[in-house]
Amino acid sequence: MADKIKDAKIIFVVGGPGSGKGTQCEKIVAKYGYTHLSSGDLLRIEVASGSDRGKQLQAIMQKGELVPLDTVLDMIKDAMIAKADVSKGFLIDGYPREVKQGEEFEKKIGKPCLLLYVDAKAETMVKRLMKRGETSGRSDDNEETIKKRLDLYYKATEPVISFYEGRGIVRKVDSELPVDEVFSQVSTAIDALK
Ligand SMILES: Nc1ncnc2c1ncn2[C@@H]1O[C@H](COP(=O)(O)OP(=O)(O)O)[C@@H](O)[C@H]1O
Ligand SMILES: Nc1ncnc2c1ncn2[C@H]1C[C@H](O)[C@@H](COP(=O)(O)OP(=O)(O)O)O1
Ligand SMILES: [Mg+2]
Repeated sequence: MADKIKDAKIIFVVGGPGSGKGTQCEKIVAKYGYTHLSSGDLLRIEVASGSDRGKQLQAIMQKGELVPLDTVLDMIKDAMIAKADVSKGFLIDGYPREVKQGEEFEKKIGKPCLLLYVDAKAETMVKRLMKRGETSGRSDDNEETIKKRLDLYYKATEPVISFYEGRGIVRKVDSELPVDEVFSQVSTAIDALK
């Protein structure tokens, strides 16, 4: 089963909370037809199911912490397998959030050909998340949790970017710009893939 996805095009989409990962992924789906898998969305589906596991996940996410690696990796892998026959490529949004997650992904699934680094200032991310929180219904879009998510991003996730820079696959886009201008930078990075 996993064989089928080994040769698939895999793009990691990494950036701070509220940087605009989901926004850009939607546009990539529309233009390139890739399959968008957001680890956060997969987790929120489990939470919404009301299962015991969902309740445990909800408690972790509400605190702005990372859920256990195996849980999120299994969810992504299952979702990839389900789409393996029809997918032109996978956008893995919100994963890896720490270097270990990247290493485990490569062991169990495959190697990314590109890491899209969606970059915005902390101040911008906070402002966007507070605004998103007015309508998102997300229990982690509040001031206290946002601060924890940002701290964790700088501590655990930024090292992921340096790790893949060493491999030469990081393309940074300036997400301070308007959505369409960010997307034009995103398109340049994707068009450069073979
Ligand atoms: N380039 C941008 N300029 C202005 N607002 C943006 C931009 N990108 C995203 N946003 C807004 O910021 C918020 C967070 O974006 P989202 O894509 O959900 O980020 P993430 O998935 O990285 O948390 C959303 O409300 C979105 O509409
Ligand atoms: N790869 C991952 N590993 C561990 N926890 C994760 C995870 N992806 C998401 N989560 C959990 C912790 C995050 O604070 C929460 C929301 O994630 P998200 O939807 O990707 O947020 P955002 O798009 O605002 O950056 O879900
Ligand atoms: Mg998102």
